[in-house]
Amino acid sequence: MHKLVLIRHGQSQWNLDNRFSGWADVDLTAQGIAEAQEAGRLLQEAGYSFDVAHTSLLKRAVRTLWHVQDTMDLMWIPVLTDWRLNERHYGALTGLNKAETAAKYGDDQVKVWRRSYDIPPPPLDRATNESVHDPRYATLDPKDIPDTECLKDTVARVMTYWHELLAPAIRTGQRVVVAAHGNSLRALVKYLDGISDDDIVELNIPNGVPLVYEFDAELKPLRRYYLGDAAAIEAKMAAVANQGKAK
Ligand SMILES: O=C(O)[C@@H](CO)OP(=O)(O)O
Repeated sequence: MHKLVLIRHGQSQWNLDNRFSGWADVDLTAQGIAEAQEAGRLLQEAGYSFDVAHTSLLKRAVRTLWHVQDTMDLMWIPVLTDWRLNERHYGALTGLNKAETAAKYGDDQVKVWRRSYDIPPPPLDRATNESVHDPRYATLDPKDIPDTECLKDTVARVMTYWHELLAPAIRTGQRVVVAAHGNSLRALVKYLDGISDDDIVELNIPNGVPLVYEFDAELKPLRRYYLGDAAAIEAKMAAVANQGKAK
């Protein structure tokens, strides 16, 4: 049986400040580092090991992976970084406080921007989109650098990564770990589990908790489950859902 482990990064500074992050390159908090280390500890305790790791170009995911690798004594395995695993681009909402945005536009509108499948947040002006000049995206065709993204856009790019790199590696028996983001992982989970456009709205991924997939030989998911305390994980998922409410 094939397995895949997905981990959303630990708490970032803008998760703590309740700000939309998207492609902004914010770092982990002390709690985020502790969550990443705990994810590594849980994986090791459950007997996991990895042959290869994949992460985004954003330091909150990269650093989460580093702590997982360090805790598991796996600093030596190959790591691939790719923009296609980045967080969904939050457009003109990037940097805004989520509760303040909900107070201004309403909880329902913010939920549409955060969780709908095909409605993107308002776009950044191209002229103010710093990613266009960021050296980490220099190899991209400028038309592939988004000014905003809905989940559907994120699914499209994550799927190319799944088909080109993740699925072939898993099929050949490699043990793969992916450290990424709330919405790039929602995109992957939507695809793997065949979740409908309506139902994906209610899916929230907790920070720093290993999510294990078990697949058959055709990479059809047989089971998915989080490692760790079920009540604590439920509470974390509810906290993510509530970040977009005016309070
Ligand atoms: O701000 C973001 O980029 C994401 C993940 O932290 O937030 P949300 O859960 O609101 O989609």
